[in-house]
Formats: sequence, structure tokens, C-alpha cells
Amino acid sequence: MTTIAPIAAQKPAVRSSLRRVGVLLVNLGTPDTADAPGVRVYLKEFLSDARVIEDQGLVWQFVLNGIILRSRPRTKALDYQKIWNNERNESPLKTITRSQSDKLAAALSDSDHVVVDWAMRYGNPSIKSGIDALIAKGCDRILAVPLYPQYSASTSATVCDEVFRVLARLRNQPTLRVTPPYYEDEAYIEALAISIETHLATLPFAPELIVASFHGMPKSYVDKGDPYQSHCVATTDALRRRLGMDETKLLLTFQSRFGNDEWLQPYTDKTMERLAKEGVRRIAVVTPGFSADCLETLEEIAQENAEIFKHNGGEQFSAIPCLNDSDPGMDVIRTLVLRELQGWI
Ligand SMILES: C=CC1=C(C)c2cc3[nH]c(cc4nc(cc5[nH]c(cc1n2)c(C)c5CCC(=O)O)C(CCC(=O)O)=C4C)c(C)c3C=C
Ligand SMILES: [Fe+2]
Ligand SMILES: [Fe+2]
Repeated sequence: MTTIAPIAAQKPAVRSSLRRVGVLLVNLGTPDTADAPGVRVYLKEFLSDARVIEDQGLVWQFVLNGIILRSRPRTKALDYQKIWNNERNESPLKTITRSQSDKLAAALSDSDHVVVDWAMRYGNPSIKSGIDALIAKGCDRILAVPLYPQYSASTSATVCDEVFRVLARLRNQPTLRVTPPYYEDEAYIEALAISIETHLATLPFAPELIVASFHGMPKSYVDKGDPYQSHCVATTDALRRRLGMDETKLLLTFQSRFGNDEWLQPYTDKTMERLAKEGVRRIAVVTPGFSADCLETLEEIAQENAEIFKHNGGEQFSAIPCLNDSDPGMDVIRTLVLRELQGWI
């Protein structure tokens, strides 16, 4: 027999005539504080998710608790400190996701029965707190929006898992929709192209080529059927067509390798080294898989990989900002959300 967690008694939060639609933007998550304890809590939750590390067996428990959580929080906290939003005392991923949510709410303000909020899969604000808040405001229908253009089980699916877990405890469940991946949507490709062109026009140099760097994942996950790599390839192909560039002018690479297994290749850091050694002097890097700038773009790309490129002879390196809450970026989110809200608003 299948059992689920005890279902709580639930009072109607608002009068039943108010039937609102909730939109919940969800991104990956980030530590609450840029210090070792904050990073440890975050990494423990993240790396204990079987969608992220599929083999959660005894060996992994030993590696996670005995090695990773003893050393990585200290070094990663230093990286977070380099990019931290000190004004708000939070990570840029939170600042940007909140702003995306505020701007989407303003864009949908014509419909007074739509409520927009945001959440993080790991850390805070949690998906549970987001769903609770939407229900408390009278939402009986919720659209969850995983902010990942390319689907992967380690990102998009785990958002759904958590949403389902929260709903599983409710007696009076809202109706649920989830936005699909949008890796080759016209609005997304157009927004990327505009953001690249706008950024290149501000540079004092002309890059010889552009590297499109996506977050990596273990190759074995793709071998077992995760479509993530094919989505990254489709995005890059569409962008090449839109920009009139071939694979020598717009390269596809994968960053953020973690652990010793083989990850998707070519690796971004090795590509930086190779390009510089082959005599390329000026490059720009775009990170289309990240809907908001975060540790992986602001530190790993704009600092670490810039350093690798220059150390090996490269001269000019520019990191193109993510779509974030820019006008083209908000066009993408609004288009996606309005399409999936059809019939509800
Ligand atoms: C097996 C481990 C990991 C997989 C698979 C993975 C996939 C994946 N991740 C993102 C987006 C982000 N990841 C971020 C940080 C991050 N990712 C991993 C590991 C895996 N990611 C770790 C351990 C970390 C934490 C930092 C570190 O310790 O190295 C972030 C940044 C969060 C922030 O706070 O700014 C994002 C965003 C995608 C899209 C993805 C898909 C394959
Ligand atoms: Fe990651
Ligand atoms: Fe990284």
C-alpha cells in the first residue's frame, strides 16, 4: 500500500469567492549566508537530493559527510563572498529572482486575480513557503515555473518533486501546472541574441569567437536518458542560426565539473586553456543555461575562467550577463507564463 505523509486539517485561507491564480518562479537555491556554516547547510540539502547525486549509498554518505562537508563550505564561502550582494546581504541569485518576480507581477497587474511569488529549490525562501503564501492569498490554481531553459532531472524534475511533496500534504490541493523547458523557444533565442549583440556593442574589442558555456552534469546521467545535453545542443544550434555563426565562432562547452566522474564535454576550463594556447586572444562567454547570474557565472566564468584564459596567453575576456531581469529576459518569462496560463486568465 502506498502511504503519504499525514494530511493536515486545513481551514479555507480566504473567502471562497476569491479564486486566484498563483505563479511561482523557482530557481536552484543558494546559501543564506556567505560563510562556512551557511554554505554547509545549503550544500548538505543540495547534495542529499537523489536527483542531483543519484547514488546516495553508504560510500556517498561517507564522502559527503566525511570529506565534502568538512572542506568545501570554507572554500566556497570565500567564492560567495567575492560575488555577495552586501547591500541586501544575500546572494545575487536571490536578488535577481526576486526582481524577476516583481517585474512579472507588474507585467501581469492587469489581472487582479494573478499573484506572483518566487522560491528556491534548496534553501530559502522554500517552495513550501511559496505555495503556502499563494494558497493563503486565495490561489486555487498554481503555475510552477522552473527557471531552467534546458530540462534536466537534476534541476527541473527536482522542482516538481518538491512541489508534489508539498501538495501531497494538503487536503484541499490547488490545481497545478508546470511550465515546460524552453530551450529553443523563439522568445528565448531572440532574447539571448539581443543580449549578446547589445553586450558586444559595448566592448572596446571585437571577440574572435564566443563560447556558450552551460552547467555540466555527469555523462552517465545523459547515457541513462536525461535529455539535458540535447537541449543544450538545440539552444546553441538555434543561437548559431540566429547570429549567423558556425561552430567555430560559437562554441558549446560545459562548466562546473564536480567530483571525479566524467562529465559532459568539452569542459569550459580546458577549452579556455586550449583556445589561449592556440593563439586566440579575445573572447566573450555567454551562459545561456542560467536564467540569473549566480556563483557559476559571476565567479566561475567571469573570474576563474577569465584568469585561466589570460594565464595561458589570452588578452581580452568578457562575460556576457545572463538574461536576468533585463527587458529581453522578462519578455522570455512573460511569454512563457502567459502561454501556460491560457484558459486560467
Ligand atoms: C552532481 C552535481 C551537480 C549537478 C548534476 C548540477 C546540475 C546543475 N546545476 C545547475 C545550476 C546551478 N548549480 C549551482 C551550483 C552548484 N552546482 C553543484 C552541483 C551540481 N549541479 C554544486 C555542488 C553547486 C554549489 C557550488 C559548489 O559547491 O560548487 C548554481 C549556483 C547557485 C548559487 O548559489 O549561485 C546554479 C545556478 C544547472 C542548470 C544544472 C543542470 C545540469
Ligand atoms: Fe549545479
Ligand atoms: Fe562552480
